[in-house]
Amino acid sequence: RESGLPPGPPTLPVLGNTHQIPTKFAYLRFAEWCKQYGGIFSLKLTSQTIIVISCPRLIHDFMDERGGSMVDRPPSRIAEMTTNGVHMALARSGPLWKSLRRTALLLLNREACLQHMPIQQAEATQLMYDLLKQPEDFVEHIERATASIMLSTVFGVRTPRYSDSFASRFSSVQHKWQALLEPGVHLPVDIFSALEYIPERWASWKTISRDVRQQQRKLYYDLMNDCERRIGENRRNGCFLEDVIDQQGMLGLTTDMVAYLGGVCLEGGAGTAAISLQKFVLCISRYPDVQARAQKEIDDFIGFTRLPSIQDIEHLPYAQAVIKEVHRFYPIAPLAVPHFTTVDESIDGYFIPKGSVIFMNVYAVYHSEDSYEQPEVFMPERYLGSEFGTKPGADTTGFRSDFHFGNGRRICPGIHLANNAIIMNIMNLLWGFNFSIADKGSHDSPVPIQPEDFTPTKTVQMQHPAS
Ligand code: HEM
Repeated sequence: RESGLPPGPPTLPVLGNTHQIPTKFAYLRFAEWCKQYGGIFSLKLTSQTIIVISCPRLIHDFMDERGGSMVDRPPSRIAEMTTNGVHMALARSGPLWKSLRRTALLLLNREACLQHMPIQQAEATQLMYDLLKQPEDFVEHIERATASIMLSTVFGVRTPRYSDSFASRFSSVQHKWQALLEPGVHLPVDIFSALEYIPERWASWKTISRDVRQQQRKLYYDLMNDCERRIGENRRNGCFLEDVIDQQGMLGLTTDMVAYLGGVCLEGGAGTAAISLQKFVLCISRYPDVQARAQKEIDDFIGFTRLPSIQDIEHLPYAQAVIKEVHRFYPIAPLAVPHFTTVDESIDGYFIPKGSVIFMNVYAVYHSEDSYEQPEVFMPERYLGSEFGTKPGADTTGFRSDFHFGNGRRICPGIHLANNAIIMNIMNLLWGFNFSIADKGSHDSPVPIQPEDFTPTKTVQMQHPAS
């Protein structure tokens, strides 16, 4: 490790810390190192410098305030080859990313997202119906609902059944795509560029990349062409891509960029919202007192004669606190998405060289004992007396309640759409169902929740109060 870098675990020659970084649940190891080395530490992956930050003050100073030098993504040869570099979430900074980002922000703002509420409401209602009919398949029902919300708001196509063509094609290619991007699974071509020249028979990532590329492009183009056809036939339904296509020339987007912008929104929104809802179910199944209190609040305010609507959430402080606590307890992207420095920087007396990969450890921020009372307990009440849920006297400099959406100029542009989907469905589920642990545990001795033990189909059952 070069002098001047933030501290970190001792390195080995050549390897650096490579051998110490687990390929699964790396955020847990990073959280341990954060306790040992502080809110900012460094790692070496051979010659690559990695900086991990889990102090909100430093996250704010470094990632939000110096947005320009922190806006890039690390180079990814695999992403480049698979998507032609037009995948907005993985794209390097530059004119192409700027055009995509401008478009996403323009068309996914708070007001624009409210226009999509009727479809969100319809999907949330179908989710309740599906759960009532087949509660044992709740994982799939939630995945269908969020995939359908994203497919209809982005491309204007509903998927009323899980096996529907677009939903199942998306699910199939998305699993392969995520596996392809998993760190440590394939040869580190971004660190040792010579590895790229290894013949395909010894480099399976090349075959998988070609396969994903072909399926992904076909899917996103089919969805875009479908939308264009509807526009041509005067059968608009107000989806996001119609607006993108209308403004394509003005926004300077190529056809590839339009198709992939839709696809990236689908990728960004479908899985993340589904996991949030599944984790909500897991949490309230294991904390029945929380469930009862949230249900009472909803019953008192909404009653039994109508369904919840998005506006109700303002009057439901405890439900709001439950949603914040689900994000805190189980952040979906515990290390967010890495950024990449474009110039030499310094912070808190440390030197951060140009070309460093920067991770924000959302998990460590949200589970810090310095900031939270009993961080390993699911306790929505913490948000009732404190904006960020932090304990009395905690230093809240730089704190936010939405670290799970990333930061700086790369912060998730789908925040409003995602929040609407999560709020709407959580209100409905609390209004309509009771959730409980199915196979083990009791109210007196709740099953301890580990971040890695999420096996919902086996542990949760649900029941409609009226049944
Ligand atoms: C609970 C739901 C969601 C979570 C937790 C989430 C989280 C994130 C995170 C952590 C990032 C990286 C931010 C950074 O680099 O600092 C991100 C980026 C992104 N998200 Fe989301 N997201 C969610 C839903 C959505 C939805 C609904 C959409 C689309 C409508 C979306 C579209 C995107 C896009 C396009 C990017 C790339 C932004 C860029 O690189 O400039 N996300 N999201």
